[in-house]
Amino acid sequence: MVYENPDQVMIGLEVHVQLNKANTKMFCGCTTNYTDEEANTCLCAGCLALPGTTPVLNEKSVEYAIKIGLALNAEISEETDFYMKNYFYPDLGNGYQVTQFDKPIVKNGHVVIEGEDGELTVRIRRAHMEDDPGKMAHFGTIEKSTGSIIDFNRSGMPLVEIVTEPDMRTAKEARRFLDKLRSILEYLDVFDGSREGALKADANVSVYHGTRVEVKNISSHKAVEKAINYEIMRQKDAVRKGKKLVQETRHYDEARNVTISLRVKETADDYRYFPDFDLVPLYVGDKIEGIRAKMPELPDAKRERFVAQYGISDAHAKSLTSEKAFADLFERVAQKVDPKVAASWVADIVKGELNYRDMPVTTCDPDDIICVIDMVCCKKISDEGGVTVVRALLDEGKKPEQIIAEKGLSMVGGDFLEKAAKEAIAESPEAVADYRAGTEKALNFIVGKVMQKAKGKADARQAREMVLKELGK
Ligand SMILES: Nc1ncnc2c1ncn2[C@@H]1O[C@H](COP(=O)(O)OP(=O)(O)OP(=O)(O)O)[C@@H](O)[C@H]1O
Ligand SMILES: [Mg+2]
Ligand SMILES: [Mg+2]
Repeated sequence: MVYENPDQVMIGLEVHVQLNKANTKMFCGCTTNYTDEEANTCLCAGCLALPGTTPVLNEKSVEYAIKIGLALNAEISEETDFYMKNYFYPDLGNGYQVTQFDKPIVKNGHVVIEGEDGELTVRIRRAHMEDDPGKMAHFGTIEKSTGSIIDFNRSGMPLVEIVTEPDMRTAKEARRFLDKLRSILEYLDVFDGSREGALKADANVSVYHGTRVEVKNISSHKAVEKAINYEIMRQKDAVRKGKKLVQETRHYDEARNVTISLRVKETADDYRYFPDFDLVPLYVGDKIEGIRAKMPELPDAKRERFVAQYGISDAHAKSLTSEKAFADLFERVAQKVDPKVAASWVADIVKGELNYRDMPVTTCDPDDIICVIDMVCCKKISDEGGVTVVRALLDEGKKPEQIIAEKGLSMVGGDFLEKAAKEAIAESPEAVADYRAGTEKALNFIVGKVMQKAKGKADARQAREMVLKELGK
């Protein structure tokens, strides 16, 4: 099946990633862990761009940018430099953002995602380093606000902006790209995606090879998908009505699920880019190979290894490697129990139950999961009982043995089965006669009766064997 792209939709993303694991900000020693701190407490004269302050580049942020570039299968520029991007906005202390211009640290990469019609290669145009401005909050909605307040804790956070080519054709593909990118970044350990504002995307959308419109600063992957779908619909509608689309920047209002025009798009000239005279050109040629040698295993490679090493299905391997913590949990469990069984419990049950509760995988103790699987395998509890235990592990935080005792999940033993089989046979003379006359199906009726007596706490195969034995077969 080939995806035809009837409306010639093109989507390109600009993704801003906060390197919040770099510990300190991009040009000073202030902390990057400001999330739980009071507004305007994690800052220095440099974050406020007070006169006389000079930037000192954080080496770690450069290392992280290179790591990201290598993970995106990109070229790393041996020599790179910084530019001032000038614009006026109250959250920008010095009136310019430090960024990169024609020599970004990363260029020409690609990421493979699952597209509408099979694998889709999304080209990465570039990725560059820049610093984050402060954070503004508006009273009321952004276009009708009566006032705004600013928190400069975020000012100076090291960012990497990753810019794709417009290779995605549907909102779903854009979302999958973001999911994949987030997963790669988490594997790289350069950012903590759970923090607010850690990853923000601007979506550029055009239809019928018309003008691109940029929707800014969308915070969640789900919102990106919705904003793009809205924008495609709005543009198609405009074209159908003969309206002219202009190149502009729009804002996505999640509550109303609409995009609204913010400003007509500024061009590069408007920003008056010029070299940052406080920062010398940066040579990183001597760092690249060292960083390459220490690159961690990334999601695609891990997925392939899981299939080869553990003999699990590709679907399970994909699900398990989408988040590094899940992959780690699976590998811990697979050391102790049959890996195929481990894959199905961790990917199908544990992951589902965690997602349902919106709980992080770190809530799970691998030893508890091993214990549940062991007990299911040796028929101490049923499959269903196992699921009940997993749920209670998450909801009640107790140990498996305690849960099994409290909820009475232990499977019934041989004595009980023997008694139940005898009773079931005595209560079902017709079924017994039918069975003896050669109607195989009649046996199911008798086994069903045994299962009823055991209230679901018997193994169906054992129950069947017991009935056969009692019938003298
Ligand atoms: N015809 C198009 N339709 C959709 N997206 C497009 C089209 N042409 C370019 N794009 C996308 O627009 C984005 C351009 O981003 P880039 O950062 O290079 O420039 P910018 O948006 O002008 O600058 P800024 O960083 O100031 O927003 C890329 O993601 C690119 O894929
Ligand atoms: Mg950009
Ligand atoms: Mg842009």
